[in-house]
Amino acid sequence: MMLLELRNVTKEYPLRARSLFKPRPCHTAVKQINLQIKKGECVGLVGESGSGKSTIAKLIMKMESVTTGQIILSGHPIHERNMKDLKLYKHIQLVFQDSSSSLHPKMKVRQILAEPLCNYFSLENAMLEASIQELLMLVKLDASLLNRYPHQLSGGQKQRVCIAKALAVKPEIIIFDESIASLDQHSQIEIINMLKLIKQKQKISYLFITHDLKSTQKLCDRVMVIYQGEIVEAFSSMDSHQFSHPYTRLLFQDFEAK
Ligand SMILES: Nc1ncnc2c1ncn2[C@@H]1O[C@H](COP(=O)(O)OP(=O)(O)OP(=O)(O)O)[C@@H](O)[C@H]1O
Repeated sequence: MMLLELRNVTKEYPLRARSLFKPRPCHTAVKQINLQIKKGECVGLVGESGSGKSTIAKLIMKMESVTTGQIILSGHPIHERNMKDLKLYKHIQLVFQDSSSSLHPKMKVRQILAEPLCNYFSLENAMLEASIQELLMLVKLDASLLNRYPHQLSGGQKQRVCIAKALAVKPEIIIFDESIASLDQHSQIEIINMLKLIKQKQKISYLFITHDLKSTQKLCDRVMVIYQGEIVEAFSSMDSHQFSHPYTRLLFQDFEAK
């Protein structure tokens, strides 16, 4: 059974009506999306700005409702009423690009990591501390940072805290929405290597959303290309001969030039 499956998912956003007497116009952000993720698999979703990548992340996290189609997690449609958000977030976590807005400015790193551990697992103090230490090790952060506030961390450190916070829940899938795009190239490579190790150790699945084909190369088992709201290509090796869509060829030219 697939871990996560999007079946013919379409999202239309209603636009402001121009006239009371005409039907309300819509903007189709994503159209007939089919996407599958297996346990332990990393799928890359690559596309330009406005192509619909974040909409897909929001639909999977139930931050938006689907217009048509279904999103199925381990056989259960997630947009049904009996799928509570807390239950969904136990299985799927989202790491955003903007780490500053995802970390509470008045909470120290220790509290930030303790919060999901306490919400999802009833841990005694010693176990809580051991779990925090384990998370720090996974994301390669020094324990001395536990007493710092987010504004006292670098961009890369903040992003590692966000990843640790997502891992704390022990989810089956993490969605990374342009999570490393704002970091310098060295930090990006470090985090990608780290994510690769975590994936091997924990058999976790990733949906790695990016506008940059290069960052998918090291991490992803499969890459899907989204263009103007539609998946136009899917491949598992960077063989330019197999690319059929002009946008993928353009992406690849850019990738080779770097
Ligand atoms: N709430 C909304 N109302 C109307 N249109 C929206 C809304 N959210 C997104 N859109 C539109 O849907 C399309 C897809 O947006 P989306 O944010 O998914 O793109 P993206 O690929 O993630 O872009 P970026 O890489 O710039 O974040 C865009 O044309 C956007 O303007």
